[in-house]
Amino acid sequence: MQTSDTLAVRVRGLRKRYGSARAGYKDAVAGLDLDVSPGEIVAVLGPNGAGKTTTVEILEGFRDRDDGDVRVLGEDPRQAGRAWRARIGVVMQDSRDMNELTVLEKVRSTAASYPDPRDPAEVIAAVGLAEKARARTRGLSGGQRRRLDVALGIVGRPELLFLDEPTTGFDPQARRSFWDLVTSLRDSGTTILLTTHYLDEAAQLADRVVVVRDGVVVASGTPDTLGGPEARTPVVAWDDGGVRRTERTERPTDVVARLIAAAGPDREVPGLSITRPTLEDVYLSLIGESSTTDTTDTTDGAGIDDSSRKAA
Ligand SMILES: Nc1ncnc2c1ncn2[C@@H]1O[C@H](COP(=O)(O)OP(=O)(O)OP(=O)(O)O)[C@@H](O)[C@H]1O
Repeated sequence: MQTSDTLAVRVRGLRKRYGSARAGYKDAVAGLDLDVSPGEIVAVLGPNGAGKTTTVEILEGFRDRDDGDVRVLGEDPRQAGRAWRARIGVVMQDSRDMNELTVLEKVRSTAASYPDPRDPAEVIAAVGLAEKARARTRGLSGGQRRRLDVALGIVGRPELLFLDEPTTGFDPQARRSFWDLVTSLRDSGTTILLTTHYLDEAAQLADRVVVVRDGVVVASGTPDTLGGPEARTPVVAWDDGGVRRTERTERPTDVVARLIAAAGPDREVPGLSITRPTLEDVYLSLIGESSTTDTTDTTDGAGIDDSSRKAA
């Protein structure tokens, strides 16, 4: 078993409440547990207001907590000093101040505050900003600012990198090259904790996905297994005299054979489809939203096992 000394992040019973007696209180984080192993990429998913950013900011040492035990690289962020901060990299949701400095100047000046920084020009190239190296930061587009944020987050050669919705505003090509960058950081040993609203990003990058809802973790697993096997059971759907029928089954071929046998002389089953729930389907069911394959049992007996929707 990994302990707080060997885990990159270990969180137990984290709580954070906002508000006042007058305005009322809001439990943004309500007893959250989280482990991140060294070298792992963990993606934290959850709807708006689930408590992701609050949690990440507490781990980064930028926000105080009300309760719970937090260890990041073996230290409590509340008390950790400069040496600890040099070991972590942070890409926050909001871009840092952009001004008269050029991209290269900004990355260089940030690099100068770390003991063993990466080469600023290489980092700028890695985030796809080489052509903008001599441009003033205030003139960058939204997506370019985000890339600069990432450059500033990794130039210190962090052991642990926090990425809070890093690709918001990226075009599809920039997102793909960012994924390559994150993968290469992981390959060089960097541990990464990422929040994202993009399910494809989580599926592409994460070794493990953690779903947060109402300030607690409701599910955790690899992108392929999140929600448990039942949540991934294929769904056969067809039209039956104007009614949409569905059946969740590990043997979709058998169901289709039965439907064909029962079909009329032309052996055609109207509207037949077989789908295996995706990460997005499972995620939506975990947070209480419906999706196209999150179907209700409309058959008479064979029945969909609905327990997967309560897999949290
Ligand atoms: N500084 C603050 N003061 C008061 N309430 C806050 C503050 N920051 C966050 N909250 C509230 O705490 C809850 C959790 O917010 P948080 O930003 O952590 O969620 P999130 O999961 O990161 O959401 P998003 O996906 O929208 O970024 C929300 O209800 C939010 O309104």
